Amino acid sequence: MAASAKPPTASLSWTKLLPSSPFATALVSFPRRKGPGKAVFVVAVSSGAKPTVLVAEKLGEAGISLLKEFANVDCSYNLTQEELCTKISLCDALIVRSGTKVTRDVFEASSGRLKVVGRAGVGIDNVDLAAATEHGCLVVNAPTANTVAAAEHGIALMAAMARNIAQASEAVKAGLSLSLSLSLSLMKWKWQRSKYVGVSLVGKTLAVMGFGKVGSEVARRAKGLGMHVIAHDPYAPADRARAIGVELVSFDEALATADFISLHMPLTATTSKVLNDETFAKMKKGVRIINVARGGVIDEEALVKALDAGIVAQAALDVFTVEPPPTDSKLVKDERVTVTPHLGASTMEAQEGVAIEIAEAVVGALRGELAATAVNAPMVPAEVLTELKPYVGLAEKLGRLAVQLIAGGSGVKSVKVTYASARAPDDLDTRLLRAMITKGLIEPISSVFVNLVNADFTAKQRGLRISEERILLDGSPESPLEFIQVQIANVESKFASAISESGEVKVEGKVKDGVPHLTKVGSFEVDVSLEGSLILCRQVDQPGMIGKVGSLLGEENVNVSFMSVGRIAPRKQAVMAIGVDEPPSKDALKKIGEIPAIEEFVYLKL
Ligand SMILES: NC(=O)C1=CN([C@@H]2O[C@H](COP(=O)(O)OP(=O)(O)OC[C@H]3O[C@@H](n4cnc5c(N)ncnc54)[C@H](O)[C@@H]3O)[C@@H](O)[C@H]2O)C=CC1
Ligand SMILES: O=C(O)C(=O)COP(=O)(O)O
Repeated sequence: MAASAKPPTASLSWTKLLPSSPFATALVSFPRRKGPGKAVFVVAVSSGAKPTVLVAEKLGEAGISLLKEFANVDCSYNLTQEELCTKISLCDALIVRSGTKVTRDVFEASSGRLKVVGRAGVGIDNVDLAAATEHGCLVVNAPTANTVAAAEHGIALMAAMARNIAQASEAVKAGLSLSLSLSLSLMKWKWQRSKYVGVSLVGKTLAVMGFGKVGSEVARRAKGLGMHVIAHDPYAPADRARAIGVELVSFDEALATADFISLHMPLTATTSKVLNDETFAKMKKGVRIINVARGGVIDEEALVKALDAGIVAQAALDVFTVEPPPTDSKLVKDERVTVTPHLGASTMEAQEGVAIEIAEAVVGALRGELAATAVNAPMVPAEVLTELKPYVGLAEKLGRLAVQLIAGGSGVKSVKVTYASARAPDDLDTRLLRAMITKGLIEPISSVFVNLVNADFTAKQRGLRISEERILLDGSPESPLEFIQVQIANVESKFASAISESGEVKVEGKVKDGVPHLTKVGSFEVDVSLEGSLILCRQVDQPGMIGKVGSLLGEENVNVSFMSVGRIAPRKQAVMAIGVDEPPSKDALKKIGEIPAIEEFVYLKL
């Protein structure tokens, strides 16, 4: 974190992958900061202006301090939805726990400024991920720091429920206060030793539903208590379960055999109300339920019925469909139900860990790194990213060039990208390149910001089909790519020479000495570095053309950075590609067009 507050020693922009914001004036890339799992990305940061992070729920001090090194931190708790929507338009990042609903309205109200939502915990069911993705907003979570706390809470609830700890404690305390208020010793009425006889855990079967991080820690601890542990998780590898002596079973088998059922799956469309009238009916009579996952995985009305029917003997719940639950909640009132107010992650240690984990992820994202805990964007490891960096620039520029070559009204629908590489296909991650080509294709013709988070969504929304193809080259796979080709089918071009023999607008480029170059336009070979802007001219190949165009641009004070001519055959047609540092005036472009041998030309912004 040391360098975070200082203006970064940045190399100049090679791209931007997160949306711009009002404070963004320069684009910079940063060197890799941390070990595996952290990737160097790029984000817009101005020299001087600090981003603003809204912390909407209580976060550990260590996390706040980390955030303050890099950003202005606004800790505003208990905001109403309206207040959150009002504040968010002034914030670049938002940090929440489970108590804040980050709805579509929040993303809309941010008007594109919000770049990252940090969930200081695991469950992201309170964040509208689809809306975040559509708005190009990265969502990160802190998936590991509270695992043990949640598992310990699950075990604590199970033991407390089995031995009626909460109920007995409440009764003894009630006896005490009644005695005090009546000045009588009523303690013996509340010293109900026989009422609170519990059940033992040893030898009982515990079904862990959801054998992920928390579930497997619960299983490990339950085995230590002498329980027989089974688990149900359609996606968990059997060998991981076997390694801790847990048998993976079907959902129905878990229900039918368990004495205790502990829920540890995320709340999703498939897990919503997974315990319901029908599934309670399949359980062993007298089963005990523990829920430290999400309230929504249980149909709470069905649980009340199952308690009344004697199917469920007891339940211990940390989470509820609505939090806090309504005051008339039958479930909460039921003596057989032990409740805690969503305390699973609430240990000093876990909160400290979660706060640091999320602060690092949010700062990292704001600085341009993509955190390992990104929930709605592909994770590209740092090594891959470093290697792909020049190709990322090439990809975006080829997309920009291709779309600018299209004649107005053509409508881009189908784009084919070809990657030529000596690398085996599974050794070349093209998600980043595809996202950047999409960015290049869309940004010049719309007001939408495209980044790694929303590229695929934006393409789909615009009906843009991007297909990818690999050409496997012979030779040493030293560099990841030999060339990238972008072809747009079924369009007309404002520069006819950009149409290939097969009828598509085609541009091709490669990276030379770390710099992206355009190497082909239509069927013409060229070689021009993709910096500044570009003029493409088709002319009759004859002596003096380079000089004519060059001196014309010189007279207009336009600096030529690169020039290259590709021709079909001597004295036939040729395409001249001219890189220019400054945009030429309309007049200069008109004069180029008036040179008699020039048949067509186009000016393209990179
Ligand atoms: N009460 C609290 O304060 C806390 C609650 N949690 C909640 O605990 C849950 C689990 O967290 P982690 O273990 O960290 O997540 P995880 O992602 O490591 O594990 C979830 C597991 O559920 C499995 N799963 C998904 N669908 C399933 C289904 N239909 N049936 C059975 N298993 C299914 C997944 O394959 C995965 O193995 C989350 O909902 C999280 O929000 C986590 C921490 C604290
Ligand atoms: O991490 C989770 O999924 C939790 O449920 C913890 O929630 P909290 O951060 O304590 O509101």
